[in-house]
Amino acid sequence: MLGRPKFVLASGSPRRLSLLNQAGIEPDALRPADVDETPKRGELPRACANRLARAKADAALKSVQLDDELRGAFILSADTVVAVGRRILPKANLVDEAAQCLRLLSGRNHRVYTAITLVTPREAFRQRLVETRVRFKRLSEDDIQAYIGSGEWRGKAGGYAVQGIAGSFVVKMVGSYTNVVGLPLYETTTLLGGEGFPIRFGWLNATAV
Ligand SMILES: Cc1cn([C@H]2C[C@H](O)[C@@H](COP(=O)(O)OP(=O)(O)OP(=O)(O)O)O2)c(=O)[nH]c1=O
Repeated sequence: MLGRPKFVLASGSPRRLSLLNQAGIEPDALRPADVDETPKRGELPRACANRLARAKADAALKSVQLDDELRGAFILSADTVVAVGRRILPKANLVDEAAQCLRLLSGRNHRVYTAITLVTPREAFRQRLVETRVRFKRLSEDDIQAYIGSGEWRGKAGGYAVQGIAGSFVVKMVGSYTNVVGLPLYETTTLLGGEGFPIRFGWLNATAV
């Protein structure tokens, strides 16, 4: 797109890319950051999400500064944390981790936090933290085992992906749905627009959705 500033998505998450595309933004480059995502001892969920989104943006900025084509780009990163009270659930990579998460989430309320960090062309850092409250139905051991078999939980914070089968576990959600999937679109487009990045939905060719 001629005339529009460059845009870098500091993420390797296909969900984040497709959410951005849904808002009419096509990144010029992807710069996934390899950061250690282990929470610090006693770290609270909001602080953890903020710290990790910032660390991903820092790493991406270093790589962009070395690239003549991308210098002065807007850079966006995000981190999603699922928590029950003060307890941060892991990003499930093992069956046991996912099963434990689901047992904990069964029949209860939890919170999903996504922190987004935007680096502007002048290298100012802007951060937003978005919270969504989610209540799951009670899950039987059979429900949990069937869900584990789907594999949809792999690599997802809290051991589930609301955009798939787990959508039917949700009794109630208060707040942004896209925040749970990994990128809150209202806050992201508002932040970008406020920093001068053109958000013009009219550019999109509407297709059946
Ligand atoms: C709760 C939930 C999380 N997720 C995903 C979003 C994120 O990809 C992932 C949380 O991990 P993150 O560490 O936030 O992101 P990531 O490592 O996948 O990608 P990157 O750091 O490169 O941006 O969980 C869903 O897709 N659906 C959900 O319902």
